Amino acid sequence: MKIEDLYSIYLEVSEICTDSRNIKENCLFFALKGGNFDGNKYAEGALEKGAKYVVVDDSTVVKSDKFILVDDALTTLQQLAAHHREQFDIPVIAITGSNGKTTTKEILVKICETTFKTHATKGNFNNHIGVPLTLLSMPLDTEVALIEMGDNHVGEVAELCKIGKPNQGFVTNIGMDHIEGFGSFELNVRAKSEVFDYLIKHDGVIYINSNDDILNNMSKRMKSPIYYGNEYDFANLEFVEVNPFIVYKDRQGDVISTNLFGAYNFENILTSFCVGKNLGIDQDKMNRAIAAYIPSNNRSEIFKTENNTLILDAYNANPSSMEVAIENLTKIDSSSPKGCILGDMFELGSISEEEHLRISKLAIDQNYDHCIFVGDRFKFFENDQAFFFSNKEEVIAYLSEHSINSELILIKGSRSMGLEILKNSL
Ligand SMILES: CC(=O)N[C@H]1[C@@H](OP(=O)(O)OP(=O)(O)OC[C@H]2O[C@@H](n3ccc(=O)[nH]c3=O)[C@H](O)[C@@H]2O)O[C@H](CO)[C@@H](O)[C@@H]1O[C@H](C)C(=O)N[C@@H](C)C(=O)N[C@H](CCC(=O)N[C@@H](CCC[C@@H](N)C(=O)O)C(=O)O)C(=O)O
Ligand SMILES: Nc1ncnc2c1ncn2[C@@H]1O[C@H](COP(=O)(O)OP(=O)(O)OP(=O)(O)O)[C@@H](O)[C@H]1O
Ligand SMILES: C[C@@H](N)C(=O)N[C@H](C)C(=O)O
Repeated sequence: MKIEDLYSIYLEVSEICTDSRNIKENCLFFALKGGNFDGNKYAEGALEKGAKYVVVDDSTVVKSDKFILVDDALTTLQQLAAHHREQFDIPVIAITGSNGKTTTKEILVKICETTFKTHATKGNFNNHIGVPLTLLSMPLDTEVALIEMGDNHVGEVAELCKIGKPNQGFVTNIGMDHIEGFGSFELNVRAKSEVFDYLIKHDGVIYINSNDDILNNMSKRMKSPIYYGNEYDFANLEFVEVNPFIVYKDRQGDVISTNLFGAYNFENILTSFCVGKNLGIDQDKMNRAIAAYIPSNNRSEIFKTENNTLILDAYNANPSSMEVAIENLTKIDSSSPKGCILGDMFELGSISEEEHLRISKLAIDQNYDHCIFVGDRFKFFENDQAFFFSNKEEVIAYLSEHSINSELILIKGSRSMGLEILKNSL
């Protein structure tokens, strides 16, 4: 079937579904293959549960004209998403980078919603499946689209750009994330620049954080990027303090207190403000939106328990985000003693050992009252200057016998470590 014909069907259905256990009446089901199951096996069940059509790539499951047989269901999902995207003549903003994509996107959603009908990536749906699903859930009356693009190997952002066809975009920063997949930091830099390659080729708008040397350097090959940060600051915001939440001042002299914890989040505010301003959004509306934004989902969250104040930053971790999180904890002017519980950082490949050693030394050097490491990667460098545990269960057992009280505690580790559970023991 031609994509144009499939698109006519798409316009008739309620939405796209990929899970037969969660079928919406009148939806279009795509049979995807995963690590455990082959979605083709569930296509018939999807129809029985109310799907209008099913897109499959296994001819043996086809039973009626409700089955649309294609060569590859995932590729078809991506092509359909690209076709839907082509129907819009609106700002479609690509958001990529090592750290802070989701946070910047969430702030930007709040800013854009003050003025435009805004559609954005839900949660972290930022990969070869998530980007198409994001696009295909974009209503036809959308005025601004914010599309998060994540990557862990070279070429991925280029592929996502082919699907999302952004006409604006930025890289939040480039750090030491996912080095296992990229191969090296330099290849991560190359991977992130793919969004710039796309935007340069298509005369798109590029936002550059001039505080970031790598991005600044990359911008030399761009015709007229919009700079923010130190130089030629289009955002024109002044950092006032972070204690523990960020306070900034705008060009009118208004001082804005936010709920954003961590100095690194000022970069995310700057980026969002710059984009919002270029979209023509009123400055006061942007300030109000930023002030009202409260981070959640284990990202820079402040969580008070009966006994302690937690900096719950347990969504993910890599050496770059660990470093700024530790730096931030140290800088906070707090009357309570401080502690940190740091979990293993995943997907670091050849730099894994040296970076776990470096981060462990960095944390120990801060002389916090408690320094606890979780996971075998950190435990490999065990010494008597801190506590080292193989897993979170061991930490929970330890905390049940040695309670920590009245401390300000940073909790951070990779997603698979699931360290947020420790909040129940603190
Ligand atoms: C294919 C799929 O949807 N997978 C989801 C599934 O995982 P699994 O591999 O186990 O699939 P299954 O084998 O279970 O099932 C295959 C399909 O069959 C369907 N099915 C199964 C049983 C049944 O009874 N009926 C059925 O219809 C089923 O629905 C499948 O369609 O389940 C997991 C748990 O819910 C999901 O996590 C998994 O989703 C995959 C991972 C996915 O890619 N989802 C996207 C929507 C997405 O964007 N997910 C993001 C994660 C993004 C991310 O990690 N980004 C990285 C950078 C990008 C790296 C990229 N190269 C990559 O590898 O992803 C980042 O650092 O930001 C999210 O969920 O947050
Ligand atoms: N500008 C930044 N610089 C460095 N680290 C940051 C920055 N912004 C956020 N972080 C760190 O990254 C963590 C994850 O934030 P966020 O989810 O916004 O990033 P992300 O790039 O979307 O990650 P993912 O793609 O894995 O979702 C935060 O909890 C914080 O520790
Ligand atoms: C969960 C995924 N988006 C991610 O950030 N992975 C890294 C490896 C992590 O969990 O730290």
